[in-house]
Amino acid sequence: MTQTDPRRPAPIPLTVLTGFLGAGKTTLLNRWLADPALADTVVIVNEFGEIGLDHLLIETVDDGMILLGAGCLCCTVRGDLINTLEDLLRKRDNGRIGAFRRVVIETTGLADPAPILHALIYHPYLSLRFQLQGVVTVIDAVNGQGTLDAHQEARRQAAVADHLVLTKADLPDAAPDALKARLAALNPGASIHGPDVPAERLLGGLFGLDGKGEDVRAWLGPAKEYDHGHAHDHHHGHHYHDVNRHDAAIRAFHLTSDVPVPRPAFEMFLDLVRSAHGPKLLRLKGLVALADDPERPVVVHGVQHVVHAPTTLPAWPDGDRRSRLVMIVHDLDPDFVRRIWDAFLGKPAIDTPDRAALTENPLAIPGG
Ligand SMILES: Nc1nc2c(ncn2[C@@H]2O[C@H](COP(=O)(O)OP(=O)(O)OP(=O)(O)O)[C@@H](O)[C@H]2O)c(=O)[nH]1
Repeated sequence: MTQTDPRRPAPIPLTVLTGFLGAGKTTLLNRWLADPALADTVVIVNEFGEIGLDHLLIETVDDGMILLGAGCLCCTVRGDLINTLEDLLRKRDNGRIGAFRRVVIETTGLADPAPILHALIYHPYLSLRFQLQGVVTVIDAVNGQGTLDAHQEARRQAAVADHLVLTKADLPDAAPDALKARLAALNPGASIHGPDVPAERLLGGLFGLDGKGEDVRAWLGPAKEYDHGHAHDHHHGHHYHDVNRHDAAIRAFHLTSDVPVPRPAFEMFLDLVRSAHGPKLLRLKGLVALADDPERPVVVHGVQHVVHAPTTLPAWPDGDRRSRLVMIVHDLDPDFVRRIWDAFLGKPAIDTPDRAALTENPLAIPGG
């Protein structure tokens, strides 16, 4: 791709970290950031949702981190991400930031990776300055099969990977063996690892199409032009529009509370949405003040029907002490979830069942 030219700086290694919502990308990234092999790395995190929480949950928040605004990578690749990468190079070249050695882009879980990879391969300037080393795709051994069935973005993320990292095999519902067989068929060229794989085994190399399926060649071939995130295939006049855009049924919203939340109410709320609406609850992330320990917020993660064991932070990460829950749902009305939240918090609203009615007969919940 790039000829060595003594007047031109060596290309900067870049890794794309992808994987469906909640698969474990940030967890892997946090582990990488503690590894000396990752020193001087700029991490670009793309969040989907009205308000982000990832920047509060990634441990090394400093100048090395750039957070794109809400909106997703595949839709903003011509805007945000390209600008961000160009801006990064400008700042580096004029010495406003240190000479970082590597860039890692964590895509949103909903991103089709093709547009960003396409830009990194074909953009006239970025392809000179960055060297796409590889795509690391994280797949969750509990939800992986269902997610591959239901979401084309997830299949594409797996198909373009150089490395597949299988997480959550430690959980009781995990089915890693069948998943591995499916992944090997979907992408015979990728190596499959566990979550504790050392960073240096995943980084390095050079992105290529060898061993990947024919459709990956078609997605990433040069005859595509991405315009506002939507690819148009000039050979066939076929518009990617529909497949490349997020399903309109996917919505992100947030719930907040200014007052600490009683622990039992919070637990019942989580249990109710999880058990009644699991597959529709693509992602839940929360930073919550519980009434019995409001100085130490809990971080809670939900991924479909799995609610992970919450962790307690020693203190609030910043001055904002509101409890915040970010949710990404599929085919579920945010107002319906908001009404349940309000009911559990004891905020009465017209036409809303009270908490007792909800918990005593959860099957009677309307809507959803
Ligand atoms: N038991 C278990 N939990 C895991 C593992 N990997 C990740 N998790 C948990 O899964 C939840 C989601 O992990 P994240 O790393 O935030 O997932 P993500 O892919 O960054 O999520 P999004 O950015 O929302 O798409 C967290 O509660 C993690 O602690 C694993 O290997 N085992």
